[in-house]
Amino acid sequence: MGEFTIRPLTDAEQRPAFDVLGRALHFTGADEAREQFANSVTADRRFGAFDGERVIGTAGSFGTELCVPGGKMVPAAAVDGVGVRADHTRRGVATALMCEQLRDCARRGEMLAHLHASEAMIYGHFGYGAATRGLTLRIGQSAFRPDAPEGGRVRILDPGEARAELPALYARIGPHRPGMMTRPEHWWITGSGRHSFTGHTVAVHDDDGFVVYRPLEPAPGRPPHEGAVLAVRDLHAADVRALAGLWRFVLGIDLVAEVWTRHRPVDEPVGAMLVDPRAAQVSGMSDEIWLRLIDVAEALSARTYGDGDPVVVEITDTILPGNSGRYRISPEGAQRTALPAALRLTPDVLAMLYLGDARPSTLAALGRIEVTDPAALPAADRLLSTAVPPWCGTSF
Ligand SMILES: CC(=O)SCCNC(=O)CCNC(=O)[C@H](O)C(C)(C)COP(=O)(O)OP(=O)(O)OC[C@H]1O[C@@H](n2cnc3c(N)ncnc32)[C@H](O)[C@@H]1OP(=O)(O)O
Repeated sequence: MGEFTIRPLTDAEQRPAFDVLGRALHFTGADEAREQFANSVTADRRFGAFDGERVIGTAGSFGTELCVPGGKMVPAAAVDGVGVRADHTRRGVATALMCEQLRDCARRGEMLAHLHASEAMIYGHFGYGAATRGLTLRIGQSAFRPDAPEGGRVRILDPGEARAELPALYARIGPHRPGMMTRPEHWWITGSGRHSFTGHTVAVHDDDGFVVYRPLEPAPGRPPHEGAVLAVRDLHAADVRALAGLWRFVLGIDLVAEVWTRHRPVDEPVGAMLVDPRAAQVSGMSDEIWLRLIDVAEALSARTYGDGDPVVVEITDTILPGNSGRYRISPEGAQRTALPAALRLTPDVLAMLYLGDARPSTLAALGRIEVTDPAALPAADRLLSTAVPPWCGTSF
């Protein structure tokens, strides 16, 4: 590890830290756009790495609650804005920042941390695992099937109305999948939500769903109304009727050739509502949120489990060593145990299993889990599986 120190940023150090972050993310922009970028970083608990007095790296987080299997909301840290100056990378700066941040979250009593990763090679080093996935869809022209739900009334809000109505609407829709999170007030004011209201159109369905979208830049030389492509950035619905109503609205807007969207749940049903299901092309599937269990004992006992014989798993956590140990998981819950382990895993693998995205037998076959009792694998598959695939659906 090089010569640097890690500590919380003072107010005066926020600006140089944002500059480090902006450069690390190759942000280009005029001063005004740079200011907007700085304000869009939601983190309110920001650490800096310092070479002397100079900021060379930064990482932040904000407090939220995450839905775990069974529906309980648990305290979690949403990690945001990690960046290291290019002349200081691969010297352990991010490692020191992320480890200090994890210890800080543990002191705050947070059970989980989660983030959106710029690259998939980074966060496994700190015990994060890809825990939800999302589809990228391109949806072209097709009528809706006659048996698809009709949906209700959709109305477009102006930015002021959107700011006033959406936070309560999102809260009312509520978390209905493992991985969904609460959006704190400042997410809507200064975070990704703010961008949603400027340059985007916001439409609500009755009082049970909303969509945020904007047109993409037209191809060079083409007028915007010819073959317009809309990008759906945020879409939440309380039930399938509201979901159908919102898709009917967006896909029915005049002059729109295609609708693009990323990070939809892996069981997004829009294609099944169309006369031509292939009009909804899955053009990609990627990791959505990366999860880290900060308090393994609390997190394992917060979620529910399926049927299956009890299984003892052993965790080895070098960054938060208090998590290391054996845990007995059964349909009734999970507790620490002195019984021998059937499966041994690292925190990143535990994170991939925790919300129900990956199956223990799949990861064991790939060599990611050490198996001392093969009979435990089918039981672990049943215990850890969830009725619906996990999904977060919030960018930060
Ligand atoms: C939640 C978010 O904010 S996502 C945004 C993340 N930020 C970015 O992508 C901005 C551009 N990148 C950066 O600023 C930096 O390269 C960071 C933050 C990704 C990594 O910072 P570094 O200080 O170089 O990381 P550090 O030296 O601690 O590396 C830790 C380990 O991760 C590996 N690693 C780090 N970044 C990468 C990467 N991009 N690709 C592959 N491996 C990586 C290192 O090789 C090292 O592995 P080792 O322990 O086996 O030696």
